[in-house]
Amino acid sequence: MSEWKIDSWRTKPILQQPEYEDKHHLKMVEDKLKSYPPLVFAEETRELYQQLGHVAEGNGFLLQGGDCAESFAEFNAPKIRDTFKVILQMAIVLTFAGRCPVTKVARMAGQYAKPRSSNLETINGVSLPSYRGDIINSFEFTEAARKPDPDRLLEAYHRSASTLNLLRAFAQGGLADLHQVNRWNMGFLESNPLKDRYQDIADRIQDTLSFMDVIGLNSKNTATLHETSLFTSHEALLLNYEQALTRIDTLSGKPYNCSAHMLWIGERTRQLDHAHVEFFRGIHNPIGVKVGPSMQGDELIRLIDALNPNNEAGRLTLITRMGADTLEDNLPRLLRRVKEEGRKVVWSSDPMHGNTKKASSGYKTRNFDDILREIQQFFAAHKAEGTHAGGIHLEMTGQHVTECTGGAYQISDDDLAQAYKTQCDPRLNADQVLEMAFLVSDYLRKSAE
Ligand SMILES: O=C[C@H](O)[C@H](O)COP(=O)(O)O
Ligand SMILES: C=C(OP(=O)(O)O)C(=O)O
Ligand SMILES: [Mn+2]
Repeated sequence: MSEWKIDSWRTKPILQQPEYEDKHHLKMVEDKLKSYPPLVFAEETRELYQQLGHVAEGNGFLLQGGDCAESFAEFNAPKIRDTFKVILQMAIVLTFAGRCPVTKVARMAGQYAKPRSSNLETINGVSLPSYRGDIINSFEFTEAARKPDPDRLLEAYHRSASTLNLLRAFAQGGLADLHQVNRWNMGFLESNPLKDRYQDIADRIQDTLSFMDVIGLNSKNTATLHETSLFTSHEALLLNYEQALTRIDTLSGKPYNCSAHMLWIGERTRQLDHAHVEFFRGIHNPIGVKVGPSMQGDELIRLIDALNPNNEAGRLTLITRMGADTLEDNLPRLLRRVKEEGRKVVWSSDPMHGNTKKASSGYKTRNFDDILREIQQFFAAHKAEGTHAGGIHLEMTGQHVTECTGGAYQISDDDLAQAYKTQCDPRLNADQVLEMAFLVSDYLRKSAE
């Protein structure tokens, strides 16, 4: 294999990239980004690496989630807080009811670039370049808005920095204190049919904390009760942005991508001889790769070996997105092969991207039951093959959106118009996430039996 350099990806074929008109402007932006401070530190990514290493060995569960595409328009504190809270709530349910340590990774603070199935979007006979995420162009359906603008790379950097700043404050400044578990009940929970079940867990945690307090273990002397670790992640689609934020860590002397703790390669850009695999093989963060139903066993082993040549647990998460109808035909054969070849990976389920449909009302949607069915089959396949169902990867939000159908409130195709806010894929709303958490915690507990 040829020598890796920070820009060796530029010699390879690359898909899903914007075509900027003004290359000189783009170069100036890249140079500016190179001079900016990193967003995360290498040491933090090593902590995540270690946690994922435990997950790969069967001891723990990865919860990864957030928007399909973060948006500049919806960039505000309540939105960040509510997504943070919903991730925390889900983690509490999984930890407590599933009896399993949970590693939390948000699709936040940088999830701005989108691969698309079509280069063009057509509305009422007018065709324009597709929206590719706020780091590239704007959602508005006009020719000017859809033009890729290099300055958006800088804008995305600054918004990622502010988001991360608030997430760090929430995680360490007391909002995540377990004693607050009752206060994480957001308004919407009042009418949620699962409120009592969540309340029961919250009460049992409070009881445990009171007991611990009596014996001298409290948030003043036990940091894990007061703070939490929340890591960030995004699809590293725009390699010029990712290159500019990749730095040599002074402790280890190795390159780390400091735009997020964990980065993943999407289903559309994971070709072995292409630019994304080339770039990823040289960075030392924990990384993920999406694995869809067309993946073949030999191809997967070659991909694993390119990305994790030393077979280190925690380095590589395979995020399977098979679709509930085809999972049974495709996942077991891959689990078997990877196990036979002794490769150490975290297996995580993305039950969203293989279950996207067009609703009768015209919206792009996903049904709660399909999502759940994929998760259920994911657990069943792992049980049958003797491998560890290591995580889930969800598109979700803390807001009251109506983007996915079904769930306890039985959102129908006709209800989607009420609050359909996503700029790309449909997300589970806060109620649907909580419901999902209880159902998944049952599978998790059973998978350990
Ligand atoms: O988030 C993933 C992809 O960007 C998204 O599913 C693509 O959607 P499209 O098929 O509407 O382009
Ligand atoms: C683009 C995404 O998924 P995939 O690459 O699996 O289609 C995504 O996670 O938003
Ligand atoms: Mn998506």
